[in-house]
Amino acid sequence: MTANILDGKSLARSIINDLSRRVSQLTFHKLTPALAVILIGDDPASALYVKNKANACDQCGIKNIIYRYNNNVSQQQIINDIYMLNDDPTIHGILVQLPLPKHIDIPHIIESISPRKDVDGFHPYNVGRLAVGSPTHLLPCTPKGVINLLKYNHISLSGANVVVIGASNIVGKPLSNMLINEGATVSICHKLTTNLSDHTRNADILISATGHAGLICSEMVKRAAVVVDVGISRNADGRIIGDVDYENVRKIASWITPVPGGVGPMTIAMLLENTVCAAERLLNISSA
Ligand SMILES: Nc1nc2c(c(=O)[nH]1)N[C@@H](CN(C=O)c1ccc(C(=O)N[C@@H](CCC(=O)O)C(=O)O)cc1)CN2
Repeated sequence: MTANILDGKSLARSIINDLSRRVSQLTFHKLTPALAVILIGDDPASALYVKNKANACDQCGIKNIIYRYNNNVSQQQIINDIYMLNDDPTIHGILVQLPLPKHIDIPHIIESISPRKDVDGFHPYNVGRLAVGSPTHLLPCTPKGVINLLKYNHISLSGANVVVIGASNIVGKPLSNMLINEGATVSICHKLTTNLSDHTRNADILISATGHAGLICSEMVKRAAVVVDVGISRNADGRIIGDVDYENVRKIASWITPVPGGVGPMTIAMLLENTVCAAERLLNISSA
Protein backbone atom coordinates (compact mmCIF):
# COMPACT_ATOMS: atom_id res chain seq x y z
CA MET A 1 0.00 0.00 0.00
CA THR A 2 1.19 3.50 -0.75
CA ALA A 3 -0.71 6.40 0.74
CA ASN A 4 -2.57 8.98 -1.31
CA ILE A 5 -1.16 12.47 -0.96
CA LEU A 6 -3.08 15.21 0.82
CA ASP A 7 -1.82 17.93 -1.49
CA GLY A 8 -2.09 21.19 0.43
CA LYS A 9 -0.07 23.12 -2.10
CA SER A 10 -2.49 22.63 -4.98
CA LEU A 11 -5.60 23.05 -2.80
CA ALA A 12 -4.17 26.29 -1.36
CA ARG A 13 -3.49 27.54 -4.89
CA SER A 14 -7.08 26.92 -5.94
CA ILE A 15 -8.47 28.53 -2.75
CA ILE A 16 -6.33 31.63 -3.36
CA ASN A 17 -7.57 31.69 -6.94
CA ASP A 18 -11.20 31.62 -5.76
CA LEU A 19 -10.45 34.35 -3.23
CA SER A 20 -9.39 36.66 -6.08
CA ARG A 21 -13.03 36.66 -7.23
CA ARG A 22 -14.28 37.57 -3.75
CA VAL A 23 -11.67 40.34 -3.53
CA SER A 24 -12.84 41.70 -6.91
CA GLN A 25 -16.41 41.76 -5.62
CA LEU A 26 -15.26 43.73 -2.57
CA THR A 27 -13.25 46.20 -4.62
CA PHE A 28 -16.34 46.67 -6.83
CA HIS A 29 -17.99 47.88 -3.59
CA LYS A 30 -15.00 50.21 -3.04
CA LEU A 31 -13.55 48.05 -0.28
CA THR A 32 -10.03 46.65 -0.70
CA PRO A 33 -9.38 44.00 1.97
CA ALA A 34 -6.24 44.88 3.90
CA LEU A 35 -4.03 42.87 6.25
CA ALA A 36 -1.61 44.41 8.76
CA VAL A 37 1.25 42.08 9.75
CA ILE A 38 3.40 42.82 12.79
CA LEU A 39 6.85 41.27 12.62
CA ILE A 40 9.10 41.65 15.66
CA GLY A 41 12.77 40.71 15.75
CA ASP A 42 14.99 38.91 13.27
CA ASP A 43 13.89 35.27 13.36
CA PRO A 44 14.60 34.07 9.78
CA ALA A 45 11.69 31.58 9.73
CA SER A 46 9.21 34.28 10.81
CA ALA A 47 10.59 36.65 8.17
CA LEU A 48 10.10 33.95 5.53
CA TYR A 49 6.53 33.18 6.61
CA VAL A 50 5.65 36.88 6.60
CA LYS A 51 7.14 37.28 3.12
CA ASN A 52 5.13 34.27 1.91
CA LYS A 53 1.96 35.74 3.44
CA ALA A 54 2.58 39.06 1.68
CA ASN A 55 3.21 37.34 -1.67
CA ALA A 56 0.01 35.31 -1.32
CA CYS A 57 -1.95 38.49 -0.50
CA ASP A 58 -0.51 40.10 -3.64
CA GLN A 59 -1.66 37.12 -5.72
CA CYS A 60 -5.32 37.69 -4.87
CA GLY A 61 -5.39 41.47 -4.47
CA ILE A 62 -5.38 41.77 -0.67
CA LYS A 63 -3.53 44.88 0.41
CA ASN A 64 -0.84 44.05 2.98
CA ILE A 65 1.30 46.21 5.18
CA ILE A 66 4.17 44.81 7.21
CA TYR A 67 5.12 46.63 10.43
CA ARG A 68 8.68 45.67 11.39
CA TYR A 69 10.13 46.17 14.88
CA ASN A 70 13.50 45.56 16.50
CA ASN A 71 13.89 42.73 18.94
CA ASN A 72 13.95 45.18 21.88
CA VAL A 73 10.74 47.09 21.06
CA SER A 74 8.57 47.64 24.13
CA GLN A 75 5.34 45.74 24.63
CA GLN A 76 3.50 49.04 25.12
CA GLN A 77 4.69 50.32 21.73
CA ILE A 78 3.24 47.24 20.01
CA ILE A 79 -0.04 47.54 21.92
CA ASN A 80 -0.36 51.24 21.05
CA ASP A 81 0.19 50.45 17.37
CA ILE A 82 -2.37 47.63 17.51
CA TYR A 83 -4.93 50.03 19.01
CA MET A 84 -4.25 52.38 16.11
CA LEU A 85 -4.81 49.53 13.62
CA ASN A 86 -8.01 48.48 15.47
CA ASP A 87 -9.37 51.99 14.88
CA ASP A 88 -8.24 52.21 11.25
CA PRO A 89 -11.29 51.51 9.02
CA THR A 90 -9.06 50.64 6.04
CA ILE A 91 -7.51 47.68 7.89
CA HIS A 92 -9.59 44.46 8.11
CA GLY A 93 -7.11 41.96 9.50
CA ILE A 94 -4.29 42.22 12.04
CA LEU A 95 -1.80 39.53 12.93
CA VAL A 96 1.29 39.39 15.08
CA GLN A 97 3.76 36.86 13.76
CA LEU A 98 4.78 34.34 16.45
CA PRO A 99 7.02 33.56 18.25
CA LEU A 100 7.78 36.84 20.04
CA PRO A 101 10.86 37.96 21.98
CA LYS A 102 10.81 36.74 25.61
CA HIS A 103 10.05 40.15 27.17
CA ILE A 104 6.73 40.38 25.32
CA ASP A 105 3.69 38.69 26.82
CA ILE A 106 1.86 36.94 23.97
CA PRO A 107 -1.63 36.80 25.59
CA HIS A 108 -1.44 40.51 26.38
CA ILE A 109 -0.61 41.33 22.77
CA ILE A 110 -3.28 39.05 21.33
CA GLU A 111 -5.96 40.44 23.64
CA SER A 112 -5.23 43.95 22.40
CA ILE A 113 -6.30 42.99 18.85
CA SER A 114 -9.96 43.66 18.03
CA PRO A 115 -11.73 40.25 17.83
CA ARG A 116 -13.27 41.41 14.52
CA LYS A 117 -9.81 41.90 13.00
CA ASP A 118 -8.20 38.87 14.67
CA VAL A 119 -7.52 36.94 11.44
CA ASP A 120 -5.32 34.44 13.31
CA GLY A 121 -8.34 33.49 15.45
CA PHE A 122 -6.20 33.61 18.61
CA HIS A 123 -8.20 36.20 20.60
CA PRO A 124 -9.95 34.65 23.67
CA TYR A 125 -13.30 35.87 22.30
CA ASN A 126 -12.84 33.86 19.08
CA VAL A 127 -11.24 30.93 20.95
CA GLY A 128 -14.23 30.91 23.33
CA ARG A 129 -16.78 30.94 20.53
CA LEU A 130 -15.02 27.96 18.94
CA ALA A 131 -14.89 26.14 22.29
CA VAL A 132 -18.63 26.50 22.86
CA GLY A 133 -19.43 25.58 19.25
CA SER A 134 -20.84 29.01 18.27
CA PRO A 135 -20.43 30.10 14.65
CA THR A 136 -17.24 32.08 14.26
CA HIS A 137 -15.84 33.73 11.16
CA LEU A 138 -12.26 33.71 12.36
CA LEU A 139 -10.83 30.27 13.07
CA PRO A 140 -7.09 29.69 13.62
CA CYS A 141 -5.43 29.20 10.24
CA THR A 142 -3.48 25.96 10.63
CA PRO A 143 -6.32 23.96 12.24
CA LYS A 144 -8.79 25.40 9.70
CA GLY A 145 -6.36 24.36 6.95
CA VAL A 146 -6.16 20.80 8.29
CA ILE A 147 -9.95 20.44 8.45
CA ASN A 148 -10.36 21.88 4.93
CA LEU A 149 -7.68 19.57 3.53
CA LEU A 150 -9.37 16.50 5.06
CA LYS A 151 -12.87 17.53 3.97
CA TYR A 152 -11.75 18.40 0.44
CA ASN A 153 -10.41 14.85 0.13
CA HIS A 154 -13.71 13.40 1.48
CA ILE A 155 -12.11 12.07 4.66
CA SER A 156 -14.92 11.60 7.11
CA LEU A 157 -14.47 13.13 10.58
CA SER A 158 -17.79 12.19 12.12
CA GLY A 159 -17.22 9.24 14.45
CA ALA A 160 -13.53 8.96 13.55
CA ASN A 161 -10.95 8.30 16.28
CA VAL A 162 -8.57 11.23 15.93
CA VAL A 163 -5.34 11.54 17.90
CA VAL A 164 -3.76 15.01 17.99
CA ILE A 165 -0.18 15.22 19.24
CA GLY A 166 0.68 18.67 20.59
CA ALA A 167 -1.53 20.86 22.79
CA SER A 168 -0.45 24.34 21.66
CA ASN A 169 -2.81 27.32 21.57
CA ILE A 170 -2.03 27.78 17.86
CA VAL A 171 -2.70 24.24 16.64
CA GLY A 172 -3.45 21.38 19.05
CA LYS A 173 -6.14 22.92 21.26
CA PRO A 174 -8.18 24.74 18.58
CA LEU A 175 -7.85 21.80 16.18
CA SER A 176 -9.20 19.46 18.85
CA ASN A 177 -12.21 21.71 19.37
CA MET A 178 -12.87 21.90 15.64
CA LEU A 179 -12.66 18.11 15.35
CA ILE A 180 -15.07 17.68 18.27
CA ASN A 181 -17.45 20.10 16.54
CA GLU A 182 -17.21 17.84 13.45
CA GLY A 183 -18.25 14.80 15.51
CA ALA A 184 -14.83 13.16 15.91
CA THR A 185 -13.66 11.35 19.04
CA VAL A 186 -10.51 13.24 19.95
CA SER A 187 -7.50 12.36 22.14
CA ILE A 188 -4.89 15.03 22.74
CA CYS A 189 -1.37 13.85 23.52
CA HIS A 190 1.41 16.16 24.70
CA LYS A 191 4.88 16.31 26.27
CA LEU A 192 3.78 14.47 29.41
CA THR A 193 1.83 11.72 27.64
CA THR A 194 3.24 8.31 28.48
CA ASN A 195 3.27 5.40 26.02
CA LEU A 196 2.46 7.62 23.03
CA SER A 197 2.22 4.59 20.69
CA ASP A 198 -0.68 3.15 22.71
CA HIS A 199 -2.66 6.22 21.66
CA THR A 200 -1.37 6.68 18.11
CA ARG A 201 -1.95 3.05 17.10
CA ASN A 202 -5.68 3.50 17.73
CA ALA A 203 -5.99 6.55 15.51
CA ASP A 204 -8.04 6.49 12.33
CA ILE A 205 -6.64 9.97 11.80
CA LEU A 206 -3.28 10.87 13.37
CA ILE A 207 -2.27 14.52 13.46
CA SER A 208 1.18 15.45 14.73
CA ALA A 209 2.03 19.05 15.57
CA THR A 210 5.16 18.96 17.71
CA GLY A 211 8.08 20.20 15.58
CA HIS A 212 9.94 17.08 16.77
CA ALA A 213 11.48 15.68 13.55
CA GLY A 214 10.85 11.99 12.93
CA LEU A 215 8.69 11.51 16.05
CA ILE A 216 6.16 9.35 14.20
CA CYS A 217 7.55 6.10 12.82
CA SER A 218 5.60 3.40 10.97
CA GLU A 219 5.25 1.18 14.08
CA MET A 220 3.16 3.94 15.69
CA VAL A 221 0.61 4.09 12.87
CA LYS A 222 -2.46 1.91 12.36
CA ARG A 223 -2.73 0.36 8.89
CA ALA A 224 -4.74 2.58 6.52
CA ALA A 225 -4.75 5.51 8.94
CA VAL A 226 -4.82 9.10 7.67
CA VAL A 227 -1.63 10.89 8.75
CA VAL A 228 -1.40 14.67 8.92
CA ASP A 229 1.98 16.24 9.62
CA VAL A 230 1.84 19.78 10.98
CA GLY A 231 5.44 19.77 12.27
CA ILE A 232 8.15 21.79 10.58
CA SER A 233 11.85 21.46 11.41
CA ARG A 234 15.06 21.64 9.43
CA ASN A 235 17.53 18.78 9.19
CA ALA A 236 21.34 19.14 9.22
CA ASP A 237 21.35 20.11 5.49
CA GLY A 238 18.77 22.82 6.12
CA ARG A 239 16.03 20.80 4.41
CA ILE A 240 12.48 21.15 5.79
CA ILE A 241 11.13 18.00 7.42
CA GLY A 242 8.05 17.14 9.44
CA ASP A 243 7.27 15.09 12.54
CA VAL A 244 6.53 11.99 10.46
CA ASP A 245 8.98 9.49 8.98
CA TYR A 246 7.34 10.06 5.61
CA GLU A 247 9.10 7.38 3.54
CA ASN A 248 8.13 4.57 5.90
CA VAL A 249 4.76 5.81 7.13
CA ARG A 250 3.44 6.32 3.59
CA LYS A 251 3.72 2.52 3.08
CA ILE A 252 1.20 1.99 5.91
CA ALA A 253 -1.14 4.99 5.73
CA SER A 254 -4.09 5.49 3.38
CA TRP A 255 -3.52 9.26 3.16
CA ILE A 256 -0.57 11.41 4.17
CA THR A 257 0.47 15.07 4.02
CA PRO A 258 3.92 15.85 2.62
CA VAL A 259 6.23 18.37 4.28
CA PRO A 260 6.71 20.76 2.59
CA GLY A 261 3.55 21.12 0.50
CA GLY A 262 0.94 19.83 2.95
CA VAL A 263 -0.48 21.83 5.83
CA GLY A 264 1.90 24.83 5.55
CA PRO A 265 0.44 26.31 2.33
CA MET A 266 -3.08 25.75 3.70
CA THR A 267 -2.21 27.92 6.72
CA ILE A 268 -1.52 30.83 4.41
CA ALA A 269 -4.62 30.24 2.26
CA MET A 270 -6.80 30.22 5.42
CA LEU A 271 -5.25 33.47 6.61
CA LEU A 272 -6.23 35.09 3.33
CA GLU A 273 -9.72 33.62 3.57
CA ASN A 274 -10.09 35.01 7.11
CA THR A 275 -8.98 38.44 5.92
CA VAL A 276 -11.53 38.40 3.09
CA CYS A 277 -14.24 37.21 5.53
CA ALA A 278 -13.37 40.04 7.95
CA ALA A 279 -13.75 42.56 5.12
CA GLU A 280 -16.95 40.95 3.75
CA ARG A 281 -18.59 41.18 7.17
CA LEU A 282 -18.51 44.96 6.80
CA LEU A 283 -20.72 44.64 3.72
CA ASN A 284 -22.72 41.66 4.98
CA ILE A 285 -21.79 39.63 1.90
CA SER A 286 -19.90 36.78 3.56
CA SER A 287 -19.84 33.70 1.32
CA ALA A 288 -17.83 31.56 3.75
N1 LIG B 1 0.70 34.74 13.95
C1 LIG B 1 1.02 33.49 13.61
N2 LIG B 1 2.25 33.04 13.86
C2 LIG B 1 2.55 31.74 13.51
C3 LIG B 1 1.60 30.92 12.87
C4 LIG B 1 0.30 31.44 12.64
O1 LIG B 1 -0.62 30.75 12.11
N3 LIG B 1 0.06 32.72 13.01
N4 LIG B 1 1.96 29.65 12.40
C5 LIG B 1 3.36 29.30 12.34
C6 LIG B 1 4.12 29.76 11.13
N5 LIG B 1 3.34 29.91 9.88
C7 LIG B 1 2.52 30.98 9.76
O2 LIG B 1 2.69 32.00 10.33
C8 LIG B 1 3.60 29.10 8.74
C9 LIG B 1 4.46 28.04 8.78
C10 LIG B 1 4.75 27.31 7.62
C11 LIG B 1 4.16 27.65 6.42
C12 LIG B 1 4.49 26.96 5.16
O3 LIG B 1 3.94 27.27 4.13
N6 LIG B 1 5.43 26.03 5.16
C13 LIG B 1 5.89 25.43 3.95
C14 LIG B 1 7.40 25.40 4.00
C15 LIG B 1 7.94 26.82 3.97
C16 LIG B 1 9.44 26.89 4.21
O4 LIG B 1 9.86 26.91 5.39
O5 LIG B 1 10.16 26.96 3.21
C17 LIG B 1 5.32 24.04 3.81
O6 LIG B 1 5.04 23.39 4.81
O7 LIG B 1 5.13 23.64 2.66
C18 LIG B 1 3.28 28.70 6.39
C19 LIG B 1 3.01 29.42 7.54
C20 LIG B 1 4.10 29.88 13.56
N7 LIG B 1 3.79 31.26 13.74
